[in-house]
Amino acid sequence: MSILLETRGLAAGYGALQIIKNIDIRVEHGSFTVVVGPNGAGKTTLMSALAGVLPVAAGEIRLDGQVLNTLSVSQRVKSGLVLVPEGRHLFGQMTVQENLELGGYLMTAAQRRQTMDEVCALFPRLAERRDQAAGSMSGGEQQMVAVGRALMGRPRCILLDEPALGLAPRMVATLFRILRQVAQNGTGVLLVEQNVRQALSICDHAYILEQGLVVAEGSGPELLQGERIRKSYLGL
Ligand SMILES: Nc1ncnc2c1ncn2[C@@H]1O[C@H](COP(=O)(O)OP(=O)(O)OP(=O)(O)O)[C@@H](O)[C@H]1O
Repeated sequence: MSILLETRGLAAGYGALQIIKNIDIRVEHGSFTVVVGPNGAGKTTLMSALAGVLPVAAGEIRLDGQVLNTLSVSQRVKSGLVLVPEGRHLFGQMTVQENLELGGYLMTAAQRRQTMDEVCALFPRLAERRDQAAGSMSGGEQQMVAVGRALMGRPRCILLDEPALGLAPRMVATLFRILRQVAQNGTGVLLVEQNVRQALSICDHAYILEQGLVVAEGSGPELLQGERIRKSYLGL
């Protein structure tokens, strides 16, 4: 597989406070990659730097070889890198369909219809509830709208910041299965997550982030069997 998203020596933080340091991660084309780590490890900071919400203090971010460092959030979206931030940020009074359409506002009507059909095929529940106000959907369904809306822009790579927060385990499993399908369909997926067991069980590759540094990486099964994860994250 070839590299879709890559960071080299990435550092970022808030003013003089550097939170993530010297991060090297890669998301390959068609891969479902996960970053796990405890509260405060710097997961959201990493996602914010990748999406352009926070400036890069050092290092490089590349998407398909193109350096993104100086691009704004919207320029990165146009380049194909889109973030689903923590919290759902939906327009609650608008219908599911209207929320999804917002994600494809740059497309022609015909492209938007086709992409909507593809997104609805991934999320049958959204197809059934197209005309329902987004704010009246369950937490898990709203998260699916947020992911579906990001996919409406046909990104090359989708970044997700703890989308499973507050969802029941079955809903988390459904969401992760769909993300796996998204990756198989050709959109790179980078997920930051605290559901360590579930995330590592389904991903292709994972990184462990602690105190702003990548302290381990490997396939999901490798990390699940490793001492660090078993002791510190699974309590085994
Ligand atoms: N706007 C900010 N200004 C200053 N420090 C911040 C800011 N946002 C986050 N931090 C600090 O950066 C560190 C990493 O936070 P971050 O939100 O990236 O961690 P996280 O791994 O996403 O944690 P969680 O899993 O709890 O969401 C924390 O110590 C936090 O207090």
